[in-house]
Amino acid sequence: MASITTSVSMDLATTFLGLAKRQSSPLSSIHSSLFFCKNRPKITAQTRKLFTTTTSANSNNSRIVYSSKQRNKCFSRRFSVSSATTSAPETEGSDVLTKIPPDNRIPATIITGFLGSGKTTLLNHILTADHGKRIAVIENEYGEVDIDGSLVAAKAAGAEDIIMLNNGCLCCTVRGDLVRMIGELVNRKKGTFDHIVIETTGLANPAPIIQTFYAEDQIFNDVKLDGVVTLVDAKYVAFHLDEVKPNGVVNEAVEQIAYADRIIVNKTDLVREPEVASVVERIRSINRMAQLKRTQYGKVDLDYVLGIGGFDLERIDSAVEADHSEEDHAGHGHEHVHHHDHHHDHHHHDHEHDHKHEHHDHHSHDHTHDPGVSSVSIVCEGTLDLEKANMWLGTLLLERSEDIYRMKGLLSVDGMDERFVFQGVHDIFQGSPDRLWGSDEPRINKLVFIGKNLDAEELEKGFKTCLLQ
Ligand SMILES: Nc1nc2c(ncn2[C@@H]2O[C@H](COP(=O)(O)OP(=O)(O)OP(=O)(O)O)[C@@H](O)[C@H]2O)c(=O)[nH]1
Repeated sequence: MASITTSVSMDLATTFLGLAKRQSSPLSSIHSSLFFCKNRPKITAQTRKLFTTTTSANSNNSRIVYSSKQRNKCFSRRFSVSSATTSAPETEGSDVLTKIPPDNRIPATIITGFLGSGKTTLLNHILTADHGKRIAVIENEYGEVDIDGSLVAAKAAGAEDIIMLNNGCLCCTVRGDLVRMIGELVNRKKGTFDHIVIETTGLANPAPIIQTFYAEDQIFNDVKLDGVVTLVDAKYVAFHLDEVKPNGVVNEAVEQIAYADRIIVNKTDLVREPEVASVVERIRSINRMAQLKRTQYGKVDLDYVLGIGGFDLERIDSAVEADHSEEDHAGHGHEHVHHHDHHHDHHHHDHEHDHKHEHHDHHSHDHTHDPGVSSVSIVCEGTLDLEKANMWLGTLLLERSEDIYRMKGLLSVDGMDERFVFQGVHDIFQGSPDRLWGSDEPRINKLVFIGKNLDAEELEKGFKTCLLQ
């Protein structure tokens, strides 16, 4: 039995490293600068869009109406009914669109999605595409070690305006940091970028992040939330949606889908069509309003993710609320697909939205992440014995791949002049040689594991046995 395990493990690990050698990482082939792109197009005011319905919303759907001068008034409206016709001033016989001052605030896009769903891949696609926008990036990594920072194209290209938030999750501990960073971007660099893209951690509940854009004067006056883009891993999303959470703990995968303006069902190459169809149906049972596209490696038209034109908080609140109430009613883990009628059952009663306001605030301050999910970082100097590392990783993944949601690392491998970069999502890996180690650069290994019931000591001990003595 032991020998079978060993050989399978070796195969697995060899596949991993073999893959790494055969195909260079898409990330490593990206060279262009993310922050400044040429041919900047004129940014047109988005105000008009505040008065149009999205393609998936019906004509009764309410919109948030605001302008920078109306900030307080409009903020208080976010949980009340404000349909285009009733909320706009002096509607009779006039073109209401001309009455609203242009909204010149900087648009911000939140990219979210469960661990490993392809957020960084999409980000790199955005940053390297020819859209003419100059984009500032705020990247939030769950864990103490900055791996994504090493992977994002711009960093490699020497751009300096990727801001890392590594000391916690945006939706919990570092919301203040987000506010401060956006403030700094706006104050110090205004005019040097046209769009902000924020990549959340894979475990973020987007609700409080979204709320920040409305609740913080400092942000609201200068920055508008353009939209929430949620990446969905076609292969694993069902698994995460089904996860039973302890009482009071949100299922982030559900939340991320519920809060999306745009959903990207990514990694369709890893599943067959009927599975994709079932994933789409499942997503639709949570959020029937977001536009949805299927793709691979985050390849979507940039118009689909940038310039969405406003975030409809009221719509999203309803989607989540409907989902929660259904769970409460039906119990967790009970397989069911209901089609919530999100289009029609909300936004028509002020008192209902007041209630949602309470729910939302409470939710954002008191929620906890699933206590069983944690992040383990390993940082240590040394050089890996390739064979031992293969064996260790192979065995680990054979035994624990279901629990290990994400794994990322920068390794120093014996006989390799380059840094070896790898990523894993459950049992799927990707790795490749990265840039050369500097001549006097310390060869430091960095690994982050995110998953369930991780034993930090055991992982570290296992990893260290792979180092050359
Ligand atoms: N097969 C396949 N792999 C993909 C696709 N999109 C992304 N990947 C790979 O999946 C892995 C994870 O992608 P990332 O973009 O880092 O995912 P992420 O959501 O940023 O991950 P976290 O930051 O850990 O939450 C990488 O190895 C990607 O190259 C896809 O469409 N198909």
